[in-house]
Amino acid sequence: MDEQFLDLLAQKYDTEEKIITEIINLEAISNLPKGTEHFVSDLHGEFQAFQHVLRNGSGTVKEKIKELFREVWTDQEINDFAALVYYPEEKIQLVVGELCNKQALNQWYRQTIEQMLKLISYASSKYTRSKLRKALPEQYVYIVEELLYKTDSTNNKDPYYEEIYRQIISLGQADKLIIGLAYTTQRLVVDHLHVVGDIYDRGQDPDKIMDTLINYHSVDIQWGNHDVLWIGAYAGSLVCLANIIRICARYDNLDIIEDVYGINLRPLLNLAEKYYEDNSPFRPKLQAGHNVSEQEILQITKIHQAIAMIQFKLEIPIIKRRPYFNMSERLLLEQIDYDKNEIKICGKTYLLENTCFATVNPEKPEQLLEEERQVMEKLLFSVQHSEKLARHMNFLMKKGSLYLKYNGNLLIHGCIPLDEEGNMEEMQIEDKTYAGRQLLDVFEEYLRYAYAHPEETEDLATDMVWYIWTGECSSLFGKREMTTFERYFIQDKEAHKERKNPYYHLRENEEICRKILLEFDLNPDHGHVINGHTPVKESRGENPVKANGKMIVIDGGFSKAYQSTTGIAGYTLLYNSFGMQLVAHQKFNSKEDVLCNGTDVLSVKRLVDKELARKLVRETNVGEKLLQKISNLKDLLEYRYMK
Ligand SMILES: O=P(O)(O)OC[C@H]1O[C@](O)(COP(=O)(O)O)[C@@H](O)[C@@H]1O
Ligand SMILES: [Mn+2]
Repeated sequence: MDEQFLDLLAQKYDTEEKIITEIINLEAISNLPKGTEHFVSDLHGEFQAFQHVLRNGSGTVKEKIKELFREVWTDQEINDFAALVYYPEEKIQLVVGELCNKQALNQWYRQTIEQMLKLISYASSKYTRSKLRKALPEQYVYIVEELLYKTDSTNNKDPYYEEIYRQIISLGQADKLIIGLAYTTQRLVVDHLHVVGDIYDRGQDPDKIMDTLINYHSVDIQWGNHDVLWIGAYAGSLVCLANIIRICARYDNLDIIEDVYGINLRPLLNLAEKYYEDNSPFRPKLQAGHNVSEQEILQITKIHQAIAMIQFKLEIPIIKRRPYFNMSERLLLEQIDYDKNEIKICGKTYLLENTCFATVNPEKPEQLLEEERQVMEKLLFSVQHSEKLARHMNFLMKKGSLYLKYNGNLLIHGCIPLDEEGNMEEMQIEDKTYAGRQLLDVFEEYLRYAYAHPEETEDLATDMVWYIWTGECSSLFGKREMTTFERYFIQDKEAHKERKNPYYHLRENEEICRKILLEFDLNPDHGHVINGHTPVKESRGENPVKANGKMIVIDGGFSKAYQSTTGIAGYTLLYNSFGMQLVAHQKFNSKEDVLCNGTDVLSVKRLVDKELARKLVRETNVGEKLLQKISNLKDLLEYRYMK
């Protein structure tokens, strides 16, 4: 072992006792049961539903309450207590409103604090005291620990404990303490959260999801194609930028751009007013309960067309300067017969309807009008100077990656591109060919480069971010083409089809999944591929667990727009020391419903994989690091004290 390294280590562990204490501590921790991992995906801006799943730990909170109080509580009492743990501020308000006298309220405080402590003690039984301490409400650590660890069998200290309770209540601290303890419980039931992609687009509040994740105790993100689109916009890709605005317009979410991220849409609106009229395929999909005036709808419809046309123009030069993107079939504006209003795609001619080509020069369809160019320039400037967007994108970069190997599993939003034979699909980039893991690593390198160089807007790295959104070999898109243009302008549904990568039928096959795990140096006997991206159509009999349990698809189905296809509100996954459980969620109505009616429809759990022996920390990624640290400390001990 490097002596310099050991000398550095010795600065922190400067006595024999300190080294030995730490070794004992780490050895003990690594023999505890592994913490619970929670997997969610495809949140698509649905903050309310996401936060519910997060706060109830995909049903874990209620499960613990039941295990503890089932014998003594009614279902109603269990539901009420669960609601208090999920939404403590609001639930306390309701209780205070209901209990009309002070004595009854104080009694409720007294018993609730005690019950919360019982729950915390139970939920933290597999953690060290130090870990629990870190999860406790900071200002109350001392008194909470006193109450948690009372070991006085002689009852000598009963009056002392009673006094603590009395003081908390009489000093007006009960609300704050209960709220803090509720959050402690939420935190204890899930040790680590994985977000398997697609935080952004379609729903109204991706920013609130980002803020929640930023404040979450332990999280990683596998980027989804929609997240990459936002990263691309911030990194200087004009075509990604046009896309995010187009999608926001389509889903009546321009507030996110304007109000949340502070990006001025005025120049775009002026352009839109000048060149566009009402046009049915561009009317926004209205969010339930969102009141929008006819005039606003018209404005959005115009903006939607303006930005869609800019997007189609911007795609052309990229496709031309990157022949290996293999997208020449997507030079759509060049394939239009502007006199006949027809387009030829893959040899087939289609009639175009609802066209809005006022800004297109048929001779040079890629050419932006000067006004369009200026609008995009201004938009990019605002995007790159939005402080809030910078904070959110930085977090996505810091915690995110294209794929993740974690505790033996492979987490990936979209797919591993395959050919029909099940080989890793090859892609040529400049003069090199890549496939499988190498291809994904190269994609990520380009993406990180583009992010680090926001001033470069037409280099390969920036173009590559757009490719990851929509290219045929992208591991996040997983389809041959994105038929956005066709869905706006062609009636024939045949033209709307997006052919999926063979991965999506081959992933039913166990051998293929084993091969993928091997490609990533994972043990195929123990590992799983954990996938998001494609809604599982349970109502049509599709099973989210595939390939003899090697493949688990957990598209969260949070996106309201897609719930009619899936039949349920999607899946999440839990992986604790006993094994993996898939949780199927019922549609989430509202927080108010949970609070007032206790309608927290119990999620149905399905065992995916059962550990033969309870899995310990030492067998996890975190454990690996602990064992390494133990080994370093043992070296230090020998070097300093046993020579
Ligand atoms: O339903 P919308 O908003 O038109 O979006 C459809 C587009 O979204 C995609 O499905 C990609 O989004 P997802 O990652 O959520 O599937 C494209 O394949 C498709 O063209
Ligand atoms: Mn996706």
